[in-house]
Amino acid sequence: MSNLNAATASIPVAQAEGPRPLGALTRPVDAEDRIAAAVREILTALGENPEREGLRDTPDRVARMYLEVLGGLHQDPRDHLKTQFSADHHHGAVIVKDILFHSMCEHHLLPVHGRAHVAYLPAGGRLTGLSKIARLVEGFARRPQLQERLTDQIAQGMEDILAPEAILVVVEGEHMCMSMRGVRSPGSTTVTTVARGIWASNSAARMEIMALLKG
Ligand SMILES: Nc1nc2c(ncn2[C@@H]2O[C@H](COP(=O)(O)OP(=O)(O)OP(=O)(O)O)[C@@H](O)[C@H]2O)c(=O)[nH]1
Ligand SMILES: [Zn+2]
Repeated sequence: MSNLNAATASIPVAQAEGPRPLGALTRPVDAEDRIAAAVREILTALGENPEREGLRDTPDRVARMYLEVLGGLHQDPRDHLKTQFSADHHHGAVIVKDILFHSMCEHHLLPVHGRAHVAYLPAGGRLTGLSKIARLVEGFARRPQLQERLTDQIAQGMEDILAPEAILVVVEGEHMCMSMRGVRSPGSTTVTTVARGIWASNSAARMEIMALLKG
């Protein structure tokens, strides 16, 4: 992953278009069977024989794989932030850096992987568990995603449940749809940022937090 030098140029990020559900979708009871049937059809359309030994279990395996890597669809990741503590003595920022994530590009259903960095300024000493922020990132990543929407949903989730005074989210992602197909540009990294609260309006304060993220 590259450093964050590109991040400061893109604040604030444009809102991604389209519906942006934050909560859980209902998973159909026959989801696994339906995905497996669709995978069998893809193999057949490619001219493969889905009954040959090496492919016989592939549709079921792929179905389980999709339900795992897209499992964030069926949870509300904000629930993790409901584990809260108060710390009246802490008036500074909390920064969780280098949260590794795996996501799926919604245009090609190919992996996106990278790191998220989340900073917030607690309001009234209201904190959440550090691991809960990583779980929030994971829950929103494991969906068919746009990187811009992922960045925005992480910030919105923090705002909805913790209502901090400020939030800064930086996401660095490498998109397999740019590496292994299409433009074939391996190693390029996309950086997206969202700033909320006083870190959106006060650029000096934002730069201070951004410097800590880079450090
Ligand atoms: N903004 C944004 N674009 C993305 C993301 N993931 C994939 N894309 C882009 O979505 C675009 C889809 O473009 P299309 O022209 O519809 O699809 P395509 O013919 O497969 O495009 P190429 O990738 O250029 O071959 C591509 O430019 C992708 O790089 C993302 O998270 N955010
Ligand atoms: Zn893609």
